[in-house]
Amino acid sequence: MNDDVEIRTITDAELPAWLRAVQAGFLRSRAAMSDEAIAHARAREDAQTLRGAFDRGRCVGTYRSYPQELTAVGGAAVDAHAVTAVTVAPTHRRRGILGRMMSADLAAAKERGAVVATLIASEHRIYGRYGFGPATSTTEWTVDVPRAGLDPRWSGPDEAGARIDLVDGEDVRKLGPELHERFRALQHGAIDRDERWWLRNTGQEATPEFPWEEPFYALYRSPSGTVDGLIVYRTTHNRYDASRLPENSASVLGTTTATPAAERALWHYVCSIDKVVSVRSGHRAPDDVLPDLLPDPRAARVTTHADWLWVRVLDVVRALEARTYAGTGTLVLDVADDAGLAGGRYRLEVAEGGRVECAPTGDACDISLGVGELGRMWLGEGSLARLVALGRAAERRAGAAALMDTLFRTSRRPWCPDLF
Ligand SMILES: CC(=O)SCCNC(=O)CCNC(=O)[C@H](O)C(C)(C)COP(=O)(O)OP(=O)(O)OC[C@H]1O[C@@H](n2cnc3c(N)ncnc32)[C@H](O)[C@@H]1OP(=O)(O)O
Repeated sequence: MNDDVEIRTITDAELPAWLRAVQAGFLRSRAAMSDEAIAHARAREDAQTLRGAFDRGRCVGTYRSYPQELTAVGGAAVDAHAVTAVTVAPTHRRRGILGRMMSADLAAAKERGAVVATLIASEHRIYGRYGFGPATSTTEWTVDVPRAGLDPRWSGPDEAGARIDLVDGEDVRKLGPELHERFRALQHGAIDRDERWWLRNTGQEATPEFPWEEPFYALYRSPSGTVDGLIVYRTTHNRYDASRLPENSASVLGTTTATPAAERALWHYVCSIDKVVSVRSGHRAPDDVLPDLLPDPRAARVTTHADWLWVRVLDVVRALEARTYAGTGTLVLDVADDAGLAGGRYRLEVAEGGRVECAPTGDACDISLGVGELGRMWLGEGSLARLVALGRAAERRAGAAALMDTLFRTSRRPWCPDLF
């Protein structure tokens, strides 16, 4: 039955069926894709990046992948392969269609020279089998503003001469990209944003089915006038009722900052808007400074904590040489990869001055682990000691697990602010 299903790049004429299949896969009505929404999508999608599974001409599976830049520990931009829009029709599930789409695509990504593949998983149990490991986490807080204890007389940034201004979407399209470039060079786990990202996230691609409500954009400028931060948020506006306390809330859609002063000031700003009694932080790094900026950190309650970006190492040598390490030492890693894309034994040597060399080796192994566990470790999020305790990695030389943790861990946690 599975053999009847053909997997291939879609044609331009198949785009409407492909888009409707994505909608259905994510439990949204197929009717949500009107002709207007399809015309919009046609202008922005490149059918060449879209794969479909077809059963007698019917689109029963979707898969999109494209080149992406991912910041490694230390700031280098790594050639990544982003995977998204993965669906199989409920009528065709558990027959191996995703497995076929995934293995063909990962092999092609490896062939074109991608270092890692990335995705954000809708469910935890899907992607481990393909060698992906959860490599960053996300946390969302809800701040009870009155309890937070911030000084209500706060009137702006603590850097003398810095300022915060409300701007519009056009300013954001002009100034945002450069700010994001500075931010992502500082944040391992961050990814690039193309022009389309800025258009979509400032309401330029809205359709009647996917309407846009203009948010607030607050821009932070340093004393010298450099744009160092941006916070985007929406507020609720409840009808005025003098007999009740205000109940308005703010929901942060995104924050991009290139300096700690901008980060502090923008959080302080959004938690100090009169009448706003609760602030949802949006998806943040688990070690975001937000709670500890508040006089009472318990006013920030964790409302979401989950895995976020998953990484699948395709080229162990380039992945390990692309990042920096917190120390010096030599490790021989035995990497298991059922798909045969990245498995083998590798010697990683980190020398004084940060010189890193990685190469295949026949030396005795120090640590054995699966390629998914390597993905979990690569951005600094994982703990080898924990993986050993879980039975997901093994230490073959005493002290090797502690050395790997010392080398791989980072002082700030990895974070990817974007959903793709
Ligand atoms: C990056 C992204 O786009 S995330 C979005 C993922 N898509 C969705 O969540 C949409 C709804 N779900 C779906 O469309 C489908 O269930 C998919 C795409 C997740 C899986 O497609 P299928 O063709 O059914 O997967 P396939 O048959 O190749 O399964 C391969 C293996 O994964 C397992 N598997 C697949 N999906 C799941 C799941 N959701 N939970 C647990 N196991 C799963 C299968 O049981 C199978 O295991 P086996 O090899 O041991 O038998």
